Amino acid sequence: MRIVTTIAGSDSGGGAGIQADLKTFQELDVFGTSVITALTAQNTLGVSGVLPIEVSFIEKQVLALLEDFPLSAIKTGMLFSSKIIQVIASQIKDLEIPLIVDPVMIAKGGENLLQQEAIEALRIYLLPLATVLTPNIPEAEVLTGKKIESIADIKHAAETLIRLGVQCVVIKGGHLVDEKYATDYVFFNNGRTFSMQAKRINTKNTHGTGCTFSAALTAFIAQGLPLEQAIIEAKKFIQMAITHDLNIGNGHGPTNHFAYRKNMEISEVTVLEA
Ligand SMILES: Nc1ncnc2c1ncn2[C@@H]1O[C@H](COP(=O)(O)OP(=O)(O)O)[C@@H](O)[C@H]1O
Ligand SMILES: Cc1ncc(COP(=O)(O)O)c(N)n1
Repeated sequence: MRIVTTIAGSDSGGGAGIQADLKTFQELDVFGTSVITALTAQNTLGVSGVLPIEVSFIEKQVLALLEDFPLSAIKTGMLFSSKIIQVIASQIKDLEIPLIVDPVMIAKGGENLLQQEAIEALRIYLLPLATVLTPNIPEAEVLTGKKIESIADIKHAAETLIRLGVQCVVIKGGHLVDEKYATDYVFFNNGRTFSMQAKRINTKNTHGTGCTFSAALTAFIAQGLPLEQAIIEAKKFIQMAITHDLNIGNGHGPTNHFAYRKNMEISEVTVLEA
């Protein structure tokens, strides 16, 4: 049994954060553990409160896991402050374990999940450790300080992020204006690049799509899939989870973490070579 961990924030509403990650790990047959960086009071309508955990206690959670478990992969989500980022980076920097960094910044409702002052810490301390970085378009813009309005801009952003030390970057296209497709762009530090295209689902239930995608990627990497295949399979997982949405709550509902395992209707993902 492969063991993985997620270092992220708790979403009381169960659709994103730690909860989405653990559900996804369970669905993909890896044993999920967690380090909670912050509590959020949250539902499908929004975030009504954030309570960061004391940094020394976050450190303690990481130590507890490292002391006892041979982790096959680590993912990070909501990290909230530069102090938290620095402590976690120093604890994991010498581990030779694949690291998937989802640079969570803002909830779908617009609430801040990462303090402004923490962006530089993310760039300096965490990005150089990342096996895969999975920003959405607004996150890629913040990390690079440049607006993204075209495919050429996406490529430039990826080059900048790779220069910061990331091995592979998946720039997710959920926020792009495209009525037909949700396309994600993948770039490796050896120059290899491709994109993944799936049918855009017309739904308001996209709470936790980013968390779920990066958790699935973490699980597939832990199971030993080659990186490229793990990324494509994670895209299939999230496409199925969005396609078979559950309609829970009154706002932006969660995705369906069960759909991939239940094989509800296999979603097509087309890989396009650059
Ligand atoms: N309406 C949609 N239909 C199909 N796929 C989507 C849709 N919205 C987002 N996705 C996909 O979900 C994943 C998460 O993307 P995105 O929503 O951009 O990230 P985040 O949740 O971090 O904002 C990506 O693979 C993206 O292409
Ligand atoms: C605790 C927590 N972490 C992350 C997200 C972002 O969710 P999304 O995947 O929709 O960007 C969230 N809303 N809450």
